[in-house]
Amino acid sequence: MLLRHARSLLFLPASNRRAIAKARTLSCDMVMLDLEDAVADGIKEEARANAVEAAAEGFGKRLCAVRINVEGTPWHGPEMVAVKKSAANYVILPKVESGRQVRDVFSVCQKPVLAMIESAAGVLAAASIAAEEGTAGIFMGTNDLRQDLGIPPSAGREGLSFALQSVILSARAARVAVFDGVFNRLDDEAGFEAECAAGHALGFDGKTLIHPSQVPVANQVFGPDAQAVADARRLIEAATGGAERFEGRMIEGMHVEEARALIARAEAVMP
Ligand SMILES: CC(C)(COP(=O)(O)OP(=O)(O)OC[C@H]1O[C@@H](n2cnc3c(N)ncnc32)[C@H](O)[C@@H]1OP(=O)(O)O)[C@@H](O)C(=O)NCCC(=O)NCCSC(=O)C[C@H](O)C(=O)O
Ligand SMILES: [Mg+2]
Repeated sequence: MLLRHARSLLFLPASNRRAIAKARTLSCDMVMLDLEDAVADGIKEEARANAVEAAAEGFGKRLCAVRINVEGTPWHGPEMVAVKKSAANYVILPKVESGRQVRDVFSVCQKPVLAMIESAAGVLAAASIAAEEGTAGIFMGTNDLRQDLGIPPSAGREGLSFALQSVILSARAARVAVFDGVFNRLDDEAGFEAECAAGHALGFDGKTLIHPSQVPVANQVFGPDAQAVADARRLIEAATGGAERFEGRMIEGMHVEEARALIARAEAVMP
């Protein structure tokens, strides 16, 4: 699967073997083995070994990524070496604030980097981070970003909207994939669905997740539904080139391109 087709990207602590086993039964598009904030300091080495073992065993057709700790921590160097040797498809670098950080990790890991933007400085540097040769995609780290911006935990996402849009703009200008942040309230299904829909409408390719129950909703919201695919097929069939009327609206060549991209996405995510 191409990265930009991924709808549901599930984080789990690499220290949690039950969650690793569970991920192999889920319809998520990417499994992300976390070595950073979800893993306590005392078990980082054990989690690293688990992540390497889990990546080697694989996750079927799901993509696999490992999130490492930031530079300046004792785990950063050994984790880069482990990820380089591992079967993971991507390395996730948290708290990125410069293109140089991506360059350093890419040169050691030799894996495409998914850069997390989690601070005001990261948002302001997003264009150069996204344009780095090693950057394959951008993730929003909305928990850390909210804290860095001084937005209270109880507030909605209004205060984040400029940052979200500006990071999407940076990612699109660099032609890399971009994914929305996690939703923490595990029992708020309606809130989660609304946040997925809002993220989709902003232009995110998919959503990062923290629990199995979030996977089907993300797949539904970010995956084209059967109606959209049928519309796209009819549009392609009807188009003859140039501006014309199609089912009461104007279409041109770009609408045909868009319809083809939607069908490609639908085919990529078909079970
Ligand atoms: C949030 C959790 C700690 C909740 O755990 P718990 O209440 O124990 O979950 P359940 O009992 O509901 O679990 C039911 C079964 O599902 C499995 N499970 C749970 N979570 C996952 C998962 N993420 N992936 C795969 N499987 C999962 C359990 O093992 C149970 O299975 P079984 O026993 O076989 O029935 C927990 O969900 C969790 O740890 N989530 C992930 C946390 C994480 O990875 N955090 C880091 C990423 S968040 C982030 O990046 C923030 C960002 O940096 C920012 O700044 O915004
Ligand atoms: Mg974070």
